[in-house]
Amino acid sequence: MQGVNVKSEIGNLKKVILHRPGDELLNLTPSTLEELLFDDIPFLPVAQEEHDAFANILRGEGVEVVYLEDLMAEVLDAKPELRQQFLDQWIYEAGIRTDMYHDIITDYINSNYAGTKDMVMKTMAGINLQELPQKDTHLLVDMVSDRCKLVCAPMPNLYFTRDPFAMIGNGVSINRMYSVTRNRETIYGDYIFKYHPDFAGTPTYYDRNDTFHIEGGDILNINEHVLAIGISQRTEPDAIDAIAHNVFNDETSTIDTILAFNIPSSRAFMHLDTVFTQIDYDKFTIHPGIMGPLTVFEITPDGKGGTKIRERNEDLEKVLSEYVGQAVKLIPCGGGDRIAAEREQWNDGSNTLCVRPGTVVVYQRNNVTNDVLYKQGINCLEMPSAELSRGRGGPRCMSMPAWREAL
Ligand SMILES: NC(=[NH2+])NCCC[C@H](N)C(=O)O
Repeated sequence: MQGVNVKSEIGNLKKVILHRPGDELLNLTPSTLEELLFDDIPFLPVAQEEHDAFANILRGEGVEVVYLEDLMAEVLDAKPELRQQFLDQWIYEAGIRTDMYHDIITDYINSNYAGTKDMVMKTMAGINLQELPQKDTHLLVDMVSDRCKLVCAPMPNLYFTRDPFAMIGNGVSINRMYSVTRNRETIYGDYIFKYHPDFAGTPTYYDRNDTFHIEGGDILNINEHVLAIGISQRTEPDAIDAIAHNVFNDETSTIDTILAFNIPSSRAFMHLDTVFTQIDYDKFTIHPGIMGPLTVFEITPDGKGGTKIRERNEDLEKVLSEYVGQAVKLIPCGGGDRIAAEREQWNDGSNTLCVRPGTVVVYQRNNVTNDVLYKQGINCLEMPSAELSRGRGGPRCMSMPAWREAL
């Protein structure tokens, strides 16, 4: 499979990119949780077991699972000249501006993490000041600084591979993230889409150096003609304008309509995929808080290289039915029970990963929502989720499909 092919949310899933959580989770501390976008500290060995169970469920369904860290290591193994360039960029983007620290960190990594994959994993995990050789520098900052501070911050959200880049049909958007903590995550995708033999040459619709924020959790492929993007806490309208322009002007793209859903800008609604996720030809799971009229902007090409925009104010059900091409059923998280809905929404009850129409991976802990899905005839593949859920993302957030078969 060369390149990417994702023209729906439900077509038979053939290939997916995951990241197995690693030592970056060990660098979460109570005082950094908020900044690192976690609500609690997962227990790493169990988080890894759960993640392996997720990968095995997908393999059992005939999906090829590839890991972000392996793709990145393959890039650097094939082109060793990129290793130092990557390290320099990573160190710079970690906020290191002095030559002295740049050199200390480079030496430390090169002598302790010579293997490419080890090095890649280390850049994800972060570096604590204590790990570095203690130099007698006579710099005041070294004498007074807190010995346990992180010199290079960890990237604990990397296991949410949905967000730093996102497939749009046969192309990709390399995103600029909303938060400081997530912005370095996109370096890996940038290298992979520039240099990995399986992905290089993929049309790119957004660049990590572009000005406005956009995250993959807001990008949903409805079908080969229609793309939905959330205007949210994480995604600015200007980024959607830019994507619309680039997608419409790419002759290889079949997308002729972009729907921008204006969703509340809050952490509970974080991304469009926390609000609704497609699970079958005619079924979506939804956040119960989104019922009622919603502002949706329909963006289409104006025929002169620009775009035209039509604003609509309608129920989600009506809008989705129209673009999906048949009556759709919205299944609220937690069924009708308010407390269950709130509890399970908190653990991403409506954030499922569709493997093929009507078959979805779900968190086992959302048993009320899962029962509702079973009653609707949906085949739920339940994965353990006690620890992974602490990062506030479900099976959709933890996966980036690279290939889906046509419906
Ligand atoms: N596509 C998603 N809903 N991703 C969830 C990401 C969760 C992550 N802790 C963040 O705040 O960024």
